Amino acid sequence: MSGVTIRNVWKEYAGQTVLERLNLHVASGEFVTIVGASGCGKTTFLRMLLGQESPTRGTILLDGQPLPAEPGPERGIVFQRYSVFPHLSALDNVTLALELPASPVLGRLFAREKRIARDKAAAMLRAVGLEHAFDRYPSELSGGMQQRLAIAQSLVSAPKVLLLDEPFGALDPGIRGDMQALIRQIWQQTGVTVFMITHDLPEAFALGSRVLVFDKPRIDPQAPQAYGATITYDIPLRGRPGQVPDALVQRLSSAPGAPNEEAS
Ligand SMILES: Nc1ncnc2c1ncn2[C@@H]1O[C@H](COP(=O)(O)OP(=O)(O)OP(=O)(O)O)[C@@H](O)[C@H]1O
Repeated sequence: MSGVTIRNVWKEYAGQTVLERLNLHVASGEFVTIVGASGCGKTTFLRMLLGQESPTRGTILLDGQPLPAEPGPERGIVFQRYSVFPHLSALDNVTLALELPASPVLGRLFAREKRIARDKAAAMLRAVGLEHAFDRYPSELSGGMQQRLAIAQSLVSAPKVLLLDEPFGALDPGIRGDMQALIRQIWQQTGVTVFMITHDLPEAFALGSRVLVFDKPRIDPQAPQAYGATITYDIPLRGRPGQVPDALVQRLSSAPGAPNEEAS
């Protein structure tokens, strides 16, 4: 079955259940946004999809096959900050994303392959609007440009799955709007399956084709670490930007570390 399948996945760290009983199928090409209170395990979920963490129990399948245990070119990730290498130019950052999987030991390719990789990287930088910044270092780029670079780096290997951990959380509202438009355009053009964490509920409902809410259905005040979060709402939006349900705003704003309910 094409897409990502999650079967009875649990994640525990030394005495703490972070996630429990996750069951989900995400078809190839969906845009899943993920919201939930701070600390409820959203990043842990993404790290399991990336292969940086493995489930304590349960199975994750990609296109019907067990997910490779290590991160690989079929999955790209963008974090809120610091996804790119500060000592490399924009072009070298994106080229390296092609070189590493192709030559994991040397981390570099020989002349012809290198030229092809640089051409691909340049095309990717143009696609994200960084055609004038090939030779600039990340410290010479604005926050929005750095995130464009991180997106180019994560997409250049044409991943099946793009994982976004609050990629626009540190950006000003105007820039954030531009980046939302960019990611939507990339999703529509490439058909990549997207999982995106956001603390901004309107952003989740504007961008997602499906919104997942992570929450703890069980809480034991005597043993707060005993139970984990799970998917408590799974809301399909069928391509139409959705209104944020009032009940969801109320539920999440009463949880500690509640996501932002203001429009961005
Ligand atoms: N490597 C780890 N070892 C032990 N505990 C961890 C580890 N990684 C995460 N945790 C714990 O798992 C819980 C969930 O963390 P996670 O970062 O996934 O939450 P989150 O929902 O992404 O939070 P936020 O919205 O604030 O980014 C936290 O209590 C955290 O301390």
